Amino acid sequence: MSHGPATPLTATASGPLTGEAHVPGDKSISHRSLILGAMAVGETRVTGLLEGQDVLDTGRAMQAFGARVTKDGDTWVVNGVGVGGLMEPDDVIDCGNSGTGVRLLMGAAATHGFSVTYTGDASLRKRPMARVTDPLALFGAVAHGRSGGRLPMTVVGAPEPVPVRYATPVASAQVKSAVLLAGLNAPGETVVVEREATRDHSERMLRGFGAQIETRETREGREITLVGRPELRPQTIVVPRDPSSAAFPVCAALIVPGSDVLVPNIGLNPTRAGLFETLRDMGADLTYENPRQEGGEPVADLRARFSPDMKGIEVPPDRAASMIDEYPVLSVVAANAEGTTVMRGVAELRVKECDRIDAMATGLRACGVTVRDGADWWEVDGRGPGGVTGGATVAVHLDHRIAMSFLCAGMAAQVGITVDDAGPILTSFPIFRSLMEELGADFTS
Ligand SMILES: O=C(O)C1=C[C@@H](OP(=O)(O)O)[C@@H](O)[C@H](O)C1
Ligand SMILES: C=C(OP(=O)(O)O)C(=O)O
Repeated sequence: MSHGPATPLTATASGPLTGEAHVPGDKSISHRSLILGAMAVGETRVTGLLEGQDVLDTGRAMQAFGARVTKDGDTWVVNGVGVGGLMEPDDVIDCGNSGTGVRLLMGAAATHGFSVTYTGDASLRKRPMARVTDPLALFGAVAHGRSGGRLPMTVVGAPEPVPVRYATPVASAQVKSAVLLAGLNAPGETVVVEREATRDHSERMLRGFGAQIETRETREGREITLVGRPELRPQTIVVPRDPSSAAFPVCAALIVPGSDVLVPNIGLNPTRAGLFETLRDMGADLTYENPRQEGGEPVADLRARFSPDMKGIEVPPDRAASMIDEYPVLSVVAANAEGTTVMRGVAELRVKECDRIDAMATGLRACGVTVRDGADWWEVDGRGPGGVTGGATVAVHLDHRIAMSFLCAGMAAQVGITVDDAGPILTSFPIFRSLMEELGADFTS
C-alpha cells in the first residue's frame, strides 16, 4: 500500500545513546512465515512477526489467495490452504514497497493454473522483475509486464508445471526463494544453484514445515534440491529480531560520543551477519554477549559503545550478500571513521527501493563527505569522529534504509540532518523513532 503525504524528520546531535533497544521481528522471516503458513494444511501460529507495512501487505495478499490471516492477542494465526490450494485473487495484488513480498508471491503462485496481476508503489514499479519471471517461465508461467519487466505485471500461472533446474545469475535470496516456492507445486525435484550463498531462511523454514529439501556445496556453488508437492505441516514460529534493524541502533551508538547500547536477542545467522563482522574489522567496540542457539539459529545480545578509533577498510566483496541491506548505514559509520572505506561488488544496491549508492553518495556529499562511485562500487572518505558537517535535507526516494541511515548520520553531525520523508520507515521498522528517542536521540518533525 502506498503511504500518505511526505513527513520530513530532522535528527540533531544529542547526548550519549544509552539503554536497551528491542528491535522488531525479522522482515525476511516474517514474510516467509505468512507465505508458508498459507501453503500448509491447518493453523500456523506466529509470534514476533514484524508488523511493518511490507509484511502486512504480504498478509493481505495471502488472504486474497484464499488463506485466513488473523490475530489472536500477540499471535498471528494463518489458516493455510495447502500446496496447490492457492486460489485466484479477485483483484490486483498490491505489494506496496516490498520487493521480497512481490517476488516471493510471484513464485508461490506461478505453478497454479490462474493469472495474478501484481503492482506496488512508485519505488517497486521501477524494480526489475525479469530476474524472477525468467526462471518462472521454465516452470511454464508466462509474464506480461511493462517494458523492462516492470510492474504492473500479470503472471499467467502454469496449469501443468514442470520442475526446474536453475542457476541464479544474480546473488539474490528473493530469486532463489521464488524458484523454490514455485517448485513446491511442481511434481519432482526443483534445483536452484547459487554461486554465492544468500540468506537461507526459505530453506530452513521449508525444512521446518516438513518439505524434503537438501543443500550441498558443489563446484558450481550451493545447490538446493526441493522435492515438489509435499504436504506442509503447520508450525509454531517465533520470529527472531531483525539484524538489519539492529544495525541502526548499533551504528548510531558507535558514532555518538559516550554511547553504550545493548541490542538483545539478535539472530547472527552467518548469511545475515556481515555488517557486524565488518564493523569489528573497522575497530568498532561491538561485542556479542551471551551467545546461544535459538530455534536452530545462532543468537546473541549485541553491545555497541562509542568507537572513536574506527578505521576505513576494504569490505571483502564476498561478504556483500550477507550485509546487502546494511551498506547505507555502513557508509554513515565510514564517514565517521578515519581513512577510506571501499565497497566493491555491490551492483545490487542500484536496484533496491532506490539506487542506494546514488542516494547515499548524493546525501553524504551534501553533508560535507567525499564519496566516489562507479557501477558496482563506491568509496567513502572518513572525516573522523564528529567530522560530518551535516545541515542538509536529503531525499530518501521512498527508501526506508536511506531515511534511517541519514537520521543516524544526523545524530553525530555538527548540524542536524533532515530527511525529506520518514514515512517509508514504517515498511520495516515502525517503532524506529520511539526506540531511538528512548535511547536519547533528538528528532524534530
Ligand atoms: O529474501 C529476502 O527476504 C531479502 C533478500 C534481499 O534481496 P535480494 O534477494 O534482492 O538480494 C534483501 O535485500 C531484502 O531486504 C530481503
Ligand atoms: C531491499 C529491501 O527490501 P525489499 O527488497 O523486500 O523491498 C530492504 O529491506 O532493504
